[in-house]
Amino acid sequence: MTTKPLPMTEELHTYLVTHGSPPDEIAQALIDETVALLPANAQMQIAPEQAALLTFLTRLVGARQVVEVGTFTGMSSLAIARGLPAGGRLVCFDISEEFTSVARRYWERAGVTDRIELRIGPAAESLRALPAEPYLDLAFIDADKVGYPVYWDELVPRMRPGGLIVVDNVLRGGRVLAPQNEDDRAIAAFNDVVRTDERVDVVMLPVADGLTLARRR
Ligand SMILES: C[S@@+](CC[C@H](N)C(=O)[O-])C[C@H]1O[C@@H](n2cnc3c(N)ncnc32)[C@H](O)[C@@H]1O
Repeated sequence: MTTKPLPMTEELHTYLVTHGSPPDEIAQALIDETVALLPANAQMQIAPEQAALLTFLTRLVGARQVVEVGTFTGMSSLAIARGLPAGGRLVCFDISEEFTSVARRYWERAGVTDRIELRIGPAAESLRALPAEPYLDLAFIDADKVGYPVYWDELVPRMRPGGLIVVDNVLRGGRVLAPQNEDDRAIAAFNDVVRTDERVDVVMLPVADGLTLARRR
């Protein structure tokens, strides 16, 4: 039995991306433009295999109502929107007009603008303004790390039974074992809370910087 994930070399990463669903021309242009325009922040963008997984999960759960917390230049929202059926709706939350102006251009280019609504402002307030009933099929959390517990508390009651919350950066480059800063400590504490939350079934995957999948019971 293999008990450990393989060490991820650059070559093996390229292999797994190209043998999954690699970025198409539009997603690759978004990756390239993000690096060129925002070199200091480009590492915030989700990895290509995470984008493929988000499209896959969106289709798998038959998602029609989705929320994203943390949009940046639009890689994850593009992936989710592409998995939505006609009439599906993705509401995105971010605080940055600058970052999300890039996202808007790529949504337009991919023909998914009509499925997406972007709300600019602190996500905690925006989430509180959502309908209180359990109507969400999918949620993706990928914003400021200290905010994760609040986003979790606002989202879990709004997920329909069988709905899925996907959370990024839950391994913090391995530093959850020995937190070195406020964000590491926030995620380590958040992971402990999620693990004991009886409202969800949880699996943590070593994809990119770590992804938690939580299914509402
Ligand atoms: C890791 S990036 C998101 C990456 C994005 N999911 C992607 O695929 O490219 C985090 C984003 O969260 C946003 N953010 C930070 N604090 C926030 C807050 N309090 N409310 C909403 N968004 C916030 C940042 O502006 C940034 O765009």
